[in-house]
Amino acid sequence: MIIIQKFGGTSVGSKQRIKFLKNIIKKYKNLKIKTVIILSAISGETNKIVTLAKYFSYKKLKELDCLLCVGEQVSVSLFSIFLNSIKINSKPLTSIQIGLITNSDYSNARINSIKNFFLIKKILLKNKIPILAGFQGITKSGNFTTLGRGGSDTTAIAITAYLEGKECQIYTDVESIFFSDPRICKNYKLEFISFENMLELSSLGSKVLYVRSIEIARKYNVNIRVLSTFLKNRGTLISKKKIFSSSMERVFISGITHTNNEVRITVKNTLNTAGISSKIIGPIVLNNISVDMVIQNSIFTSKFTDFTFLVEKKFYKKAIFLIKKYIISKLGGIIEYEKEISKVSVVGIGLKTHNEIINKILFCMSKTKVNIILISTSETKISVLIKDIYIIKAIKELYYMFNKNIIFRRNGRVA
Ligand SMILES: Nc1ncnc2c1ncn2[C@@H]1O[C@H](COP(=O)(O)OP(=O)(O)O)[C@@H](O)[C@H]1O
Ligand SMILES: N[C@@H](CC(=O)OP(=O)(O)O)C(=O)O
Repeated sequence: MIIIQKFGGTSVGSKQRIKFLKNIIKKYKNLKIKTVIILSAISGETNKIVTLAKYFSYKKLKELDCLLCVGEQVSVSLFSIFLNSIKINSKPLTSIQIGLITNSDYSNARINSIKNFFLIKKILLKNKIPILAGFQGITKSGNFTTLGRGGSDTTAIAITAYLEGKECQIYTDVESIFFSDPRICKNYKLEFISFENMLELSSLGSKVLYVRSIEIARKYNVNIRVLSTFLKNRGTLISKKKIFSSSMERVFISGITHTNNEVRITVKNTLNTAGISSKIIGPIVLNNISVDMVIQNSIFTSKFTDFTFLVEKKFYKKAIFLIKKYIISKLGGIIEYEKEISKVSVVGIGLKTHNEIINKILFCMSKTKVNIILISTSETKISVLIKDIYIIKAIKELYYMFNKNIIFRRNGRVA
């Protein structure tokens, strides 16, 4: 049996923390379970490197990736030196050695294959612990790439899929996945969450797991366990396991999450020609900018229309430039945008068919006198866009509302 263990930046954040990891390593060694370790860079290091590169005005993401890979190389080498010093045989490995081939979408590269994964098996056969650098890859032609911020989770899950590991353990600074961001309110630990609901939670803001890693886990059916490096507990299992409640058709709410890294853009009074939405959104997505909460609002007696959507803050200037170039200059209209916004989402199953959920969300917003800017609904999530300043109030109110109704008990078990 092989277990893959990923330690995030917070777990290797200091000399003391690195030393602390030996307890986990020894526990599995004593149980005669083979482990493969994936490490992130020491917390804060990747940010420091980015700041340095910005200082020297880097121009190409290719140059930046070559530099960013250093962070993980430091942590795997240091950790291996430490383990060897306490007589635990280990070997540090980079993406070049394991042949983790990606496409050449620098800074957000996608994994194509792990050509030399047999090397990891060979090291395991020699009773050594392979310690792999997360986050980094190489292109076919040998250039360094990175998998996007938080990408070590992706490395860990891809490696688990290749090695057919029993589970991928993601060690972090919280005990488990919580019903809502533990920094905002003290709340429930989840014992289990499905891939689908975890995907929604992560893509709607819960930083704890990187979205792309869950996509791979779902595709290759890799069980993930999120748990604390520093406390003994079972954490949260993320898998496709079915769970049953006492009432089979009862609505299932798995969490509340939020983001504040988006900008709302509205194109007002532009000519409502056939295919206007594709004309607005097309150039934006072709420039690799993702959009969310896309809403077109037209009055059928008018020849003009309003169009609203969200983009990530780092892309909003580019999006506005594209709209001016392709829409405003040709079809008229004006652009409005708003940066001080947050999106809060309730994630679960059956949210659209259980009308009471949207009603409760709207009630919470009106109770706290929070004005809603936009709402979007689906079977697995209901998101509301509100002003930044109301976010904590809104999350707390929603948490207290669903706290009474969710089907998790205090220990996280299904009622
Ligand atoms: N629903 C949630 N459950 C658990 N943690 C969450 C949740 N939402 C946000 N977080 C945050 O995610 C953080 C862990 O992710 P991250 O900082 O990427 O860890 P690491 O450095 O170990 O990779 C936690 O400290 C926690 O504050
Ligand atoms: N070091 C990278 C990759 C990573 O996954 O980090 P962490 O596991 O600390 O989120 C980053 O900071 O983005």
